[in-house]
Amino acid sequence: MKQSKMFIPTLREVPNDAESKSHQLLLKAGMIKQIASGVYSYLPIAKRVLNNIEAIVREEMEAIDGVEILMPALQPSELWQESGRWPSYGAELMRMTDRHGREFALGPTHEEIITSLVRDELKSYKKLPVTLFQIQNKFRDEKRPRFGLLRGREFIMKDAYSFHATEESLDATYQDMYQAYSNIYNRVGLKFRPVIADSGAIGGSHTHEFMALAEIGEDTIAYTDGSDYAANIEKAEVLYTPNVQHTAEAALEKIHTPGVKTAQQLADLLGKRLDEIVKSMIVKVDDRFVMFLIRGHHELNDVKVKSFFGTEVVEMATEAEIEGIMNAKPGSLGPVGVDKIDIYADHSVQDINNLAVGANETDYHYINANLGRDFQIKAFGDFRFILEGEQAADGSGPVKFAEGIEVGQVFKLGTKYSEAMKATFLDEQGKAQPMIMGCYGIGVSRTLSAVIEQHHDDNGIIWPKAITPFDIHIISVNPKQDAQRTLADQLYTDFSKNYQVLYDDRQERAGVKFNDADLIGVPLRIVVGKQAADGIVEVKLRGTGESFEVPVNELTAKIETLYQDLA
Ligand SMILES: O=C(C[C@@H]1CCCCN1)Cn1cnc2cc(Cl)c(F)cc2c1=O
Ligand SMILES: [Mg+2]
Ligand SMILES: [Mg+2]
Repeated sequence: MKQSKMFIPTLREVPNDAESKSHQLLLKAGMIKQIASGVYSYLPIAKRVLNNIEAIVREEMEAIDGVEILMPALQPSELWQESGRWPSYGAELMRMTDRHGREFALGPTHEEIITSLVRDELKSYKKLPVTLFQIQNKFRDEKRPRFGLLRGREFIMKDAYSFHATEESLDATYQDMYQAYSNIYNRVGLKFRPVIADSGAIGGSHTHEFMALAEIGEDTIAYTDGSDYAANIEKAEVLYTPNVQHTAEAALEKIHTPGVKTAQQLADLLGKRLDEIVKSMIVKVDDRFVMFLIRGHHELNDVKVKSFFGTEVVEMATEAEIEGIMNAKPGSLGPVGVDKIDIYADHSVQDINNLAVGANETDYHYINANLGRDFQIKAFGDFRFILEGEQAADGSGPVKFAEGIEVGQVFKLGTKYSEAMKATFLDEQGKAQPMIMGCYGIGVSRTLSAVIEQHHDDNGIIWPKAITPFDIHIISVNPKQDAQRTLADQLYTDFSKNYQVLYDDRQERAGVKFNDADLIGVPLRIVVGKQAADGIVEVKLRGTGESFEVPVNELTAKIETLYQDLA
C-alpha cells in the first residue's frame, strides 16, 4: 500500500486526556479517532490489525467446531422481557424506541437473541451440541469510558454460545474454548493468565477470565509462583486458619471519641494496632440492610457479598440510610445493641475479643465488646479481599498480585436462559429438557489495545508478526532523487509479491517519515536512501533497533531470514 494514498493521521503531541499508553499510541499512530466519549472510528492501520486478530479468532473457533453467524445489534425488548433481564439492567443498557413506539436494546451481549434463534431449530438431542459465534459491535453505556479501546461504549466482541444435552458435553466444550482462548492469546502475542472468576449476574457456576498482564489493567489477579493458581481478587478465596488471640473478657466500656471516624483514628486513640479494631459496615442487599464486621486491616469484598446472597443488588448504604437506621453516622457504627438488622462477620473477626467498635452514637465507641455477651452474629463467612502473601485457597503457596486487563471470559451458563425462554430439546427418552448452555466472549478491540500495552517502546508500537498491519515498511527517503525513487518503486513491486508492504512514497522530510514509521510499528523496515545509487539499502528491525547495510542482490534472502526470526 502506498502511504501517499493511505489515511494515517499521525500526531506529534498526545491529547492530555489519553492516560494509558495504548490510548496515547492509538491516537499518535493515527489508528483511531474518537467521535464521542467511548466511541471510536478504526482507521486503516487499526482495521488491518483487527482483521488479523479476527482471522486468528475465527481459525481457533472453527477448529473446535464453532460456526460463525451474525446477529442483529437491534434487540427487541420482548426477548429481554422473556429472560427477565429487561428490568434488571439500568443505564448501562442502551435502549431505543422505533417509529412504531416499540422498545429495543442495542445489544450488550446476545444470550436472549441466540437462545430465541436456536429454540425453534434444535429440538432433539441428536442435533446437540452446537457452538455458534459472531464477531460484532456491542453497546454498553459505561459510566466512565476510559483508556481508549480498553473501556469503550461501542466495542468489538467475539461472542460464542454453545448448546448441550448433558453437563459432560458442556464441560468438553468449555475445555475446548479454554484451550482455544489460550491459543488465540498466544498467537496474537499476549502475555496472559486465565483466572478463576465470579460469574455475577450472568448466572451459571463456573467461569474463567483471561487477563492480559498490564499495569494499566483495572483487575487485580491473585496468583502463586510455580503453580497455575490464579484468581480474580474479587473471587480469590481466603483460607481461614484460626489464629485465636483471646484475653480474659473485660467489662464493656463506652468512651468519648470526638472526631474519630476511621479504624486508624480509633486504633491511634486507643494505642491499638489496626488489626485489633473491628469495622462495622452497613450494606444494602436487595432491599434490606445488613451489617458486616471486618477486621481493621481488611476490606469488604462486595463481589463475595453478592455471591453469598446470590444477588447483584449490593450497595454500601448511604450516609442518610445509615443515620435513618442506626441514628448514628458511619464511623461510629458497631454491633452492640443492634437487633433490627442481621450482622455477619468475616471469619477472622473470631480471632480476637474485647473488641473496639462504634457505639452507634456519633463520637462514642465501645471497648471490650464481646461476641455472645454484648452482640450476636448471624454467620461467619469469607467476606474480605485476600492480602498479598496470604496462602492461596489451593495451598499452592503465598499469593502475589498483578494487574490485568480482562480480554476474555468463558462461562458455564447452565439452563438460566433456556428455562426462561423455553428452549427445550427432546432427550433420548423423548422427554423435553432445557438445553444446557455455555457462553464465551473475547474483547477483540480490547485485545488490540492490550497488545499495544505489552508491545511498545518510547517511539511507538512494535507489532507482533502475527497481527502486524504490514510485514515490511519501505521508506524512500527522498523521492525527488531518481535513483532512490526508482529502486524503492522496484522493491515495493518485488516484495509485495510475498509480503504485506507499506511504501512511504510521500513528499515528506526524512525525520517525519522515520517518526511515523516508529509510531506505526511495522517490524521490518527497508530504507532506500543516499546509497541507492550504489545498490545498497538499510534494513532495520523495529523491535531491537538493529540495522544492516544490505546490497540489493542479497536483500530478498536477508529479509526472509529476518522475517522468519520475528516473534
Ligand atoms: O455479557 C456477559 C456474559 C457473556 C460474556 C461473553 C459473551 C456472552 N455474554 C455479562 N454481561 C456483561 N455486561 C452486561 C451489560 C449490559 Cl448493559 C447487559 F444488559 C448485560 C450484560 C451482561 O450480560
Ligand atoms: Mg471483571
Ligand atoms: Mg467479565
